[in-house]
Amino acid sequence: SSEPDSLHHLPVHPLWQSPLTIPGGTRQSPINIQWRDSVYDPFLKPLKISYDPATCLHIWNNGYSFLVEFDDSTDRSIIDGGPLENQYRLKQFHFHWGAINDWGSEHTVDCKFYPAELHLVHWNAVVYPTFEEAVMEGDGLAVIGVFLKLGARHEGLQTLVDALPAVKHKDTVIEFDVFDPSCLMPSCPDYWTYAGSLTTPPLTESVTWIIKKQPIEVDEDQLEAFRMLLFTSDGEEEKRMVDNFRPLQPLMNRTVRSSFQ
Ligand SMILES: NS(O)(O)c1ccc(OCc2cn(-c3ccccc3)nn2)cc1
Ligand SMILES: [Zn+2]
Repeated sequence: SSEPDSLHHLPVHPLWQSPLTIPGGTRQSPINIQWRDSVYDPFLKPLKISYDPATCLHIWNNGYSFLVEFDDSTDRSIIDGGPLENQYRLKQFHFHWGAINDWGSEHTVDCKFYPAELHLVHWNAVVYPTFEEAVMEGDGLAVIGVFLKLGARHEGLQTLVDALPAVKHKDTVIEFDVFDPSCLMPSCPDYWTYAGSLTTPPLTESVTWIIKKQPIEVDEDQLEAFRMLLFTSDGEEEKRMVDNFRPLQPLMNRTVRSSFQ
């Protein structure tokens, strides 16, 4: 088969062992982005990001990732432009990662896994009254995906890493009242975009994906800090929070567009 051997030894976490496919799903995520099959779209605009660090609320371990949540009651932290027809409000960001550095991202590029992937989740508050309603609509959400690769220590990420021991167990939360997620963006503006879905339940086909071409660098200690989190609650038998990524889904009748040539 054309897939590297490692793909056949990928762990499939219990979370995904059940055939969690959406019957009749035609735009599921994540997918492999085959660079040479992506189509440059000159009409794609630059992505505009404006986050207010003061909208940061807390970090919580929800039992399959850790989420940094934002006050999305106003338009203080938004993205606009790119493939989007209007602005979308930042609700939360979270990560997916592996037990080892050979895998962990949800999307792949030319079948290459990164050790982790950041998702910044935004919803279309121009059209829908709540996030929960936007989750059910084809143009309801916009998620920015940023790949993490092993390299230099990421100083902006470190403030987040320092807080992780306080949310080691499922359903723990700590206040986190100033953080600017812009510091997690790579310097290069290039991105791919395609129509997809949530990669965890309810798996709804409501996401305009914006995947940054350039990864950000983090060091081994920072990845290890993710891996010391637990899927399990305090008092339960400990299960390390690792390999919390969904298996690749079929591209079906979709084209991945690029903002760059
Ligand atoms: N990994 S990912 O970026 O694709 C991603 C991003 C956001 C997600 O939200 C799930 C969710 C659904 N709801 C919900 C609550 C009440 C009613 C309806 C929906 N709340 N959170 C899941 C995966
Ligand atoms: Zn995600």
